[in-house]
Amino acid sequence: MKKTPNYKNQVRIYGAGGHSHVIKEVMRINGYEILDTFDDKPEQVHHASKNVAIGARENILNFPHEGAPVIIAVGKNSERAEISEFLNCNYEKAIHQSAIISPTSKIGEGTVVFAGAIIQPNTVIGKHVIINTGASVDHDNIIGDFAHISPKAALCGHVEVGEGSHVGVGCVVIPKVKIGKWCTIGAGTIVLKDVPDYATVVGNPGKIIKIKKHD
Ligand SMILES: CC(=O)SCCNC(=O)CCNC(=O)[C@H](O)C(C)(C)COP(=O)(O)OP(=O)(O)OC[C@H]1O[C@@H](n2cnc3c(N)ncnc32)[C@H](O)[C@@H]1OP(=O)(O)O
Repeated sequence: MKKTPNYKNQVRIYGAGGHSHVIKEVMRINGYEILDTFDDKPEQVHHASKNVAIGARENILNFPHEGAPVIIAVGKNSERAEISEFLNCNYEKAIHQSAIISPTSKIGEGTVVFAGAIIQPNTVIGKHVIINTGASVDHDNIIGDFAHISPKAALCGHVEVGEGSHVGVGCVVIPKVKIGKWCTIGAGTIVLKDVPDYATVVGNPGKIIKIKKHD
């Protein structure tokens, strides 16, 4: 679907939890008007969210797929992936003005990069990824779609993170390590070796505690 020029600097936010408030703040700083906020799960809506409309999950035919671009503002990686399957919208990115992003890096549609994050040269970041507050993603990284690099995580050069994987707050990943898809790397983990798909790794040095497909 082609983006129409009518929606310049306008965005819609899909998700009304705490994560969506961070995204909205980035977009407002960047001069965007938030036209609508949607959520499928009223019980999870943040107390500060106002005027939240019902999402597309139970309302697929009536949902306004066409219109201003959308950011899927849901923290759970598997839910962002699922929502992107049933939405037929254009997507916007949210890049905080304090993020330092190499001009030779690439960032996919729907991805958000929060305050103080750093993305170094020749790194490729997929679609609907979260590069959270103060995360450091160094040169020649490949970050898969729907991944989440949490606050203050540090990925060295030539690191790969597979689709849907979550690298927890404050993790360290040494150079050339490959983390598979839909992995969970616990808070503060030091990753010294490659991680297979669907693994949960915790500790220093990081050890696998389970291998399980996400729900
Ligand atoms: C802005 C934001 O908020 S962004 C959000 C970022 N969020 C995060 O970084 C959270 C990351 N989550 C974690 O670290 C969690 O502890 C998880 C996901 C690893 C827990 O995974 P689970 O499979 O549920 O593990 P569970 O809680 O059952 O713990 C299993 C064992 O691992 C240990 N463990 C769990 N997490 C960690 C960790 N981060 N480091 C070391 N050990 C850990 C537990 O103590 C437990 O040990 P035991 O068997 O000796 O008692």
